[in-house]
Amino acid sequence: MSQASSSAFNTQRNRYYNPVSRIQSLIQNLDAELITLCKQCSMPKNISNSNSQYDDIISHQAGSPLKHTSLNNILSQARANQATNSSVGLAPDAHKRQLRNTYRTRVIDAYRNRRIFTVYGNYHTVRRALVRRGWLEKLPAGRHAKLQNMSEDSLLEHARRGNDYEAVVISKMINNFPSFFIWQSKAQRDLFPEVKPFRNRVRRSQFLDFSTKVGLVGCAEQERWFREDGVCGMSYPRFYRLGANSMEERAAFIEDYHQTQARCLLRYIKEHRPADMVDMEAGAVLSNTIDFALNKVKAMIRQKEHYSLDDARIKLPTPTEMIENQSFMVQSSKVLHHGSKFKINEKVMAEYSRLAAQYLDQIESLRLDYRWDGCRNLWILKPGYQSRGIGIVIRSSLDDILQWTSNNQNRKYIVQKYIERPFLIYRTKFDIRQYMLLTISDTQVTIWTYRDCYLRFSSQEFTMDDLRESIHLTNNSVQKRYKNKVNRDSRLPKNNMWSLDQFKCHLRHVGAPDGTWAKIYNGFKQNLVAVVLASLDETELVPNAFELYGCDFMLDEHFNPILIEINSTPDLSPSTEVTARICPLALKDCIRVVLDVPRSPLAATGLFERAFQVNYNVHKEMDGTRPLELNGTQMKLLDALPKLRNSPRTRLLRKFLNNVRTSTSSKFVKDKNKNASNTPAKVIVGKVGTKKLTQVGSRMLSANAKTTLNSKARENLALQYTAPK
Ligand SMILES: Nc1ncnc2c1ncn2[C@@H]1O[C@H](COP(=O)(O)OP(=O)(O)OP(=O)(O)O)[C@@H](O)[C@H]1O
Repeated sequence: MSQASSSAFNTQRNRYYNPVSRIQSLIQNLDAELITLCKQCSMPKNISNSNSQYDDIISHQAGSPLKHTSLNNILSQARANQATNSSVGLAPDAHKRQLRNTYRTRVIDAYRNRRIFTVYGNYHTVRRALVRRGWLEKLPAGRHAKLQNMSEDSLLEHARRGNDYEAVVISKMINNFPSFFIWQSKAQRDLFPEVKPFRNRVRRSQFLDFSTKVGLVGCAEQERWFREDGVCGMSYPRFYRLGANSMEERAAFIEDYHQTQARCLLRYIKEHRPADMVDMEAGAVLSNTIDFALNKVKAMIRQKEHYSLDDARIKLPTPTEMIENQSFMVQSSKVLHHGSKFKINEKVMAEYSRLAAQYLDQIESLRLDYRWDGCRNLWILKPGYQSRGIGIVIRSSLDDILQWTSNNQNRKYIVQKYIERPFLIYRTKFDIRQYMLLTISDTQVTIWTYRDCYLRFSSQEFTMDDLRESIHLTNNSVQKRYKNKVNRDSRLPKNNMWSLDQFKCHLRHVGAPDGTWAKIYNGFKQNLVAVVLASLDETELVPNAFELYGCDFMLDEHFNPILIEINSTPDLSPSTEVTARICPLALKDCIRVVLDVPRSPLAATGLFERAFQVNYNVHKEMDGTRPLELNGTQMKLLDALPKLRNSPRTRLLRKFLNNVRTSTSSKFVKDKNKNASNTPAKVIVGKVGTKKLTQVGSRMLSANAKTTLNSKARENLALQYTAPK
């Protein structure tokens, strides 16, 4: 420890210790009792190796007449006494006194060595790991509640090595000391921040809190500034915060929905034989529907190839475009949903098939996530701050999606593209639970990934004709409510989980190329590194804070990982034999990383490996010098609405703009928020030091911007978009 930090530490210790006269008197009593004890026993005196820094503090604070070395001797004698002397044969009072002294000695020792912990919840693995390292537990109020009401005397009467009475009596003695390791829930208040305990919570602003869906969206918007091939990069299904009531985001989603429909039609044409799609006599759909889809995709390719910041603007469609879109939606839905035929001959259709394949290949090489789409234009709607599959639905109609999100404004829905073409195992959908650990030291943030993981299967076979959660949501909290379908492939596990070894076996079985797992795992790491880096600007870098996350990935048909979500309180219960093995191991390894590595950098870390390390002290070193500043003006997100005259045509246009909502059934639905489209895009002004360009909603600020968002402004923006759980 550097001199500066050690003196800071002492000051903190003194600040905590001085006002607590109760502790001082406790120590004075203890000293006196120990002297008597020492006189009584004729044990040889050992030199203790306990931390002299804490001894200094205690002997100094307590005003002890003893030199701290002699106090050490007494403590070590008492410890030896405890090990060798049996209390059998002592009178009950003497036995109690001896026990009390022994426990007090342990308590003081634990305090000196910063080895007092509190674990909220049933994390017994964590408890055991700490006790094994010589830590003493300060019990939370509700634990062994009945025993906690007993007096110290009666507890001492029943206390035996390792029983609950002993745990409670020690906890009572320790009650006035702070905990130096706290395992708590996310919502709980952070206790004892002044002693910088190891705490299993890393706090960040809700805009970038990747353990919520809205926060993950925020990180996905930021990650492009950190992207580096082979090191850091997110791959996720595209999304929109429809619950945020933002006109821009809503308009962007509608445009994406239309584009996706165009690609759906091309994919449909590509995947069907020309002869099966045409009927010159009774065909209900004209060729101009295909032309429209081809043109739309062509425009997308052009835009992707020559992307400029101007393309970040959301351009509202003109009335003609709206009507064309509307008519395309109706016609293409006939083909995609009802199998209607085109009124063209087979030869022309074959040419259309060729073009469709060519355009699709081109756009998919530019946007990899388009490969996960199918022909259904399906979207998954998730409440922004909920978990365990609550409130999740899958929808394909634009009307339904917009209706659902506006009917559930309070749940802040995000809409995400549904992965229609995932990698399946025996025709069944699955996802992969991967652990990530984040640790923060005085200077560094380290991202650790776990080399083991497990798979979670759906209880039913995958089909796109039925959108129920039992088929499409693979998380355990949903699947445990369903029985496995009887006609499922018998090679699937009954408990719907596979270990990593079983999955590796399967990869060999299906002939996946060598190194496929290594590639997948690397992809996991890159995703997680990107998410953490994207959130770092808004993360509270509190030394000794750490957090264990459960991260869910799916795979596409080419074994590319797709990040679905990150849980800050992953389920670590041994629900199946797979989790019964991996969860306690991951917890044990987590404690190794958190407690052992700071003491010895070469300590074993189990299956956790360093994926990335950031030296955040670099910013501190810049103290005194002027921080890098970036100035600019914000780019307009939404082009100003055209001034409209009050003709029938403009009334129609106004209606369109107010409702920016189109329908596959050419019916317009009234927008509750009628005036929203007339509200100009908000310009948020602020300064930022050492910050990258930021984004507003899903739109970028231009590079020549004069002003960028500071964290306060960003926070406000997040609040505007979202609300706490
Ligand atoms: N974009 C998507 N495409 C396909 N499937 C998805 C998509 N998003 C989520 N899923 C499926 O839905 C399940 C639940 O999604 P998600 O994990 O986001 O919800 P959750 O409510 O946070 O669940 P939990 O808290 O239990 O992890 C996932 O395990 C996955 O199987």
